[in-house]
Amino acid sequence: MSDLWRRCLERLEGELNAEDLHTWLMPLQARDDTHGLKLFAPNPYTLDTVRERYLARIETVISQLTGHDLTVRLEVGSSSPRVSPTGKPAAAPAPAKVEPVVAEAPAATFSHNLDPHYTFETFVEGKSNQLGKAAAMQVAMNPGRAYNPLLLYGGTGLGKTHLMHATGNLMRERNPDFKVLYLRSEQFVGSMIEALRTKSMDEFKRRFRSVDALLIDDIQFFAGKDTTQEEFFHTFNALFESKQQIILTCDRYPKEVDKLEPRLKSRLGWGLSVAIEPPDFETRAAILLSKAHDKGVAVGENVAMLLAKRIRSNVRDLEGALNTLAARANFYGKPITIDFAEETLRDLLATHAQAVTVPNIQKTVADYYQVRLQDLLSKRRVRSLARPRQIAMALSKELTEHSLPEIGEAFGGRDHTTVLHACRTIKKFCETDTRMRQDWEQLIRILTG
Ligand SMILES: Nc1ncnc2c1ncn2[C@@H]1O[C@H](COP(=O)(O)OP(=O)(O)OP(=O)(O)O)[C@@H](O)[C@H]1O
Repeated sequence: MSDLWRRCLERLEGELNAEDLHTWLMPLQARDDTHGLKLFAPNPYTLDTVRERYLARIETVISQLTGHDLTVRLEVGSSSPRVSPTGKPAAAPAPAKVEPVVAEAPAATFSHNLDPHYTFETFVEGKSNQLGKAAAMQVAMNPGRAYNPLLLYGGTGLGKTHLMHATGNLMRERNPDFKVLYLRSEQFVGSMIEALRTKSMDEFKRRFRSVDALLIDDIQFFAGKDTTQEEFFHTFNALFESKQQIILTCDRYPKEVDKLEPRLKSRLGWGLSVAIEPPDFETRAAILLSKAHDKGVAVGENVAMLLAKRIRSNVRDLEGALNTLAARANFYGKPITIDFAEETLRDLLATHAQAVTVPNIQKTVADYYQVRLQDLLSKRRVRSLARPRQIAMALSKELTEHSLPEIGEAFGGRDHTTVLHACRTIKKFCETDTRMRQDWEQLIRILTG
């Protein structure tokens, strides 16, 4: 094995989880060359993933280990280093100048991969995620029996992964022998490709079917990957039939994911699918306060409310803002006051505010419903225009600081009572009509994402 690569792997072992290391880095073969290190990936998919996710880190580690800025090059293939003693390519087989590494993927070991910080205790409940949390707890109490599969779906950064880990953690807390396997779907795909390459599909199947609960995150990633879907379908059936729990997340309702096989979509509907919606203002503020408390950061309610009001996109962004504030406050030794927060996050808050102007809302809604902007702002009352217009008005009230008369003015000089009526109508609709609620949430995501 290239000594350099071995030392690099040893270093990365301490940073990456075992699953990632085994899936992406162990299958690489390495060869030192005159310019640095050459890594050979078994297939283009592994190559892309390594390049995207790990290359920068590998380069840093290699520079630290050697004290030079060495280039790390990636290629698909294997390191059969037919090099002559001069280092030039040789026509005939010759002794390798640098011994190649042939890192066969080791037999996969069982690893829970659960993040111990993601628990139900650290999950803040609100209207947007109440149902998801209740279902997840039910599943943790009665794995394989309450809802199988449990599918949590919704936009990015809304807590699906958190809930999934919380479920796994609670299962393990109630029964430490319970085998819970958590994987992102790319890891499932990567493991499968690796198993195909090393002709160890039996081991792959055994591994996934021997768990008590299989948790797979972001299954929209399976779209268009037919072999993966086929394999996942069989894994699903095997687990389902023997009442092993399956928990999945998806960034949208799976029926809406293109290029997902119909039979798989139908299986996903056998259990319970729950939407995780973007949290409302109060929940956002409560999440912030809870995160601040967990991190030991002193943040007052007024600051939490400022961030919750201005950052609506998702919880991850909210948490990112809190982390920035905490780091700056720590660096300058200052308390986190409203002024400090406004000043520190000026650019970030401006970015979030930028998208949300009334003209932007009008254009986004017109595009979404495929109506012309001038028709949306006109006096025409046909239903195909009236409803989108009301939504655009209600969104303007929800997402901007403008008053009702100002919004009325921006919609072709309408009275403020018309805007008020629109807000009430849309609110009522959202409570009773799933389609309308989905449109509403989707538009908020587009505008604030
Ligand atoms: N209700 C909540 N209470 C506490 N923390 C939350 C809540 N919702 C989200 N978070 C936090 O927000 C961050 C992002 O959540 P998570 O990774 O679970 O999102 P996700 O929905 O899985 O997104 P993606 O689809 O992009 O993977 C995490 O740190 C999580 O702890």
